[in-house]
Amino acid sequence: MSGMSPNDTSDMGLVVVGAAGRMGQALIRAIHTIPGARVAGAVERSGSAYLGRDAGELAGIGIINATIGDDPLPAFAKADGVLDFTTPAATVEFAGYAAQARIAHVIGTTGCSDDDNARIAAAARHATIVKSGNMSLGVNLLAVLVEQAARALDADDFDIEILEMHHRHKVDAPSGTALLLGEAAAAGRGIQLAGNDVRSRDGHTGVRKAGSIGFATLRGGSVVGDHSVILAGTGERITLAHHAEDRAIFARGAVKAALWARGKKPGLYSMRDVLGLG
Ligand SMILES: NC(=O)C1=CN([C@@H]2O[C@H](COP(=O)(O)OP(=O)(O)OC[C@H]3O[C@@H](n4cnc5c(N)ncnc54)[C@H](OP(=O)(O)O)[C@@H]3O)[C@@H](O)[C@H]2O)C=CC1
Ligand SMILES: O=C(O)C1=N[C@H](C(=O)O)C[C@H](O)C1
Repeated sequence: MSGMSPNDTSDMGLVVVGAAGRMGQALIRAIHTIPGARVAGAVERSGSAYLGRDAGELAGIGIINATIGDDPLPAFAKADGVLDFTTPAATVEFAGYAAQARIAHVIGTTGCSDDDNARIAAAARHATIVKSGNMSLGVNLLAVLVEQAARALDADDFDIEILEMHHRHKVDAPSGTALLLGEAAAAGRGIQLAGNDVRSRDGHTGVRKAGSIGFATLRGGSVVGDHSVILAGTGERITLAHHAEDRAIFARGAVKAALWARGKKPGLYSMRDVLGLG
């Protein structure tokens, strides 16, 4: 157990799971530069080619004496929180371990199924979990603006379409951010996203259903993350957009979320809670 308390003023010890990944390395760099946080462990999956490597050296900041291991349990037992940008299956497993260790769990992993999300919600009965499809300040502010715009513009007059582009390595679609923005648009319209979403179009689709929220996905190159929400009316179009240029924005947001979560009562929180965006 970490023995943390709301009054604990020592640096927060954070385990990075998936430490060799694109986000894992960005997280190691971010923790290194943010006061109040320290790397308490680095974990990769069994069989990873990175086991035994120093996580700081791999992330380009030199040796930090954090050897990448494949056993999360002893790492979690010595930590105050875990930063998790891995895969849905791994995240569900880590949620159980973090709940057992009673440490904060910051989840950036996208592509979780309804069943995965239910398991994560169950773990949040014992652990403080912050989960968001996008940890950046810019996207979470964009979500607030999208909700306002969707509320202000009538569904009979303005159609909402969400366009995203990511690098060629991304495995899930639509992106977690696109879905987060879709949820914001649906909230503004006073509807559920599920049942009103159109995830793809191909062939003879028929005319657009009024009030639906459409998604379009592009993949290619090294694009960190581009999202546009288009509100298309007759004779005019509003585009609200965010362009991520560096994964550091997500990593800084994740560390901020962990520091915020320290000492908070168990529950499932979002980045909007962390950022005070309502
Ligand atoms: N919410 C947000 O702000 C953001 C979310 N993301 C999301 O984060 C996730 C990761 O993205 P990215 O870093 O680009 O992906 P990567 O594939 O680069 O990194 C994921 C890492 O997790 C490792 N991993 C997989 N399974 C396990 C396991 N059981 N235990 C430990 N490590 C494991 C992978 O290892 P291996 O390759 O060997 O399988 C890999 O090193 C995605 O879901 C992405 O959408 C990304 C950016 C921002
Ligand atoms: O996989 C990525 O890279 C990203 N994933 C997140 C998403 O699915 O929205 C966040 C960001 O756009 C980068």
